[in-house]
Amino acid sequence: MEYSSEFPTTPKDVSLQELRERLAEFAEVRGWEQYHSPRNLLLALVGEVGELSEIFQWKGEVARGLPNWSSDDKEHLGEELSDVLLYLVQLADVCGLDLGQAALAKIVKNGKKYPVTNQKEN
Ligand SMILES: Nc1ccn([C@H]2C[C@H](O)[C@@H](COP(=O)(O)OP(=O)(O)OP(=O)(O)O)O2)c(=O)n1
Repeated sequence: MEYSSEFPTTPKDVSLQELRERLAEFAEVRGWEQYHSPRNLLLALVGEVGELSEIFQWKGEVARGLPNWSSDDKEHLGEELSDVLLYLVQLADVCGLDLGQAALAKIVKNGKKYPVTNQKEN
């Protein structure tokens, strides 16, 4: 499948499948598959979670929607969140797991574990 390397000009839904395919192609054309073992991808993922945490470090509590953040700070946050997501998608892929199906199944399981009680205490 051919992909444009350009950022899409109009917002669109992005599927985990599309990310998985683009990442697999990205690694393949660079000969990086040999490095993308489950353990290496997990370590890369944890490293990116650390970089994501640094953005919030020492800021104190942050309001939802990040109303006081600059556009540069928000762009940086988007990049670090993306790094985490992209390594997570690759990790699931090399483990042979369908991450979307697993996540949906986990949401169903969570719903059974934490039934709605009409009390907003959780
Ligand atoms: N072997 C690799 C190396 C990188 N990437 C991709 C996944 C991440 O989205 C991004 C990570 O790139 P960097 O390691 O350069 O990390 P940063 O983008 O966070 O740069 P820096 O650490 O300089 O802030 O590139 C990848 O898929 N496989």
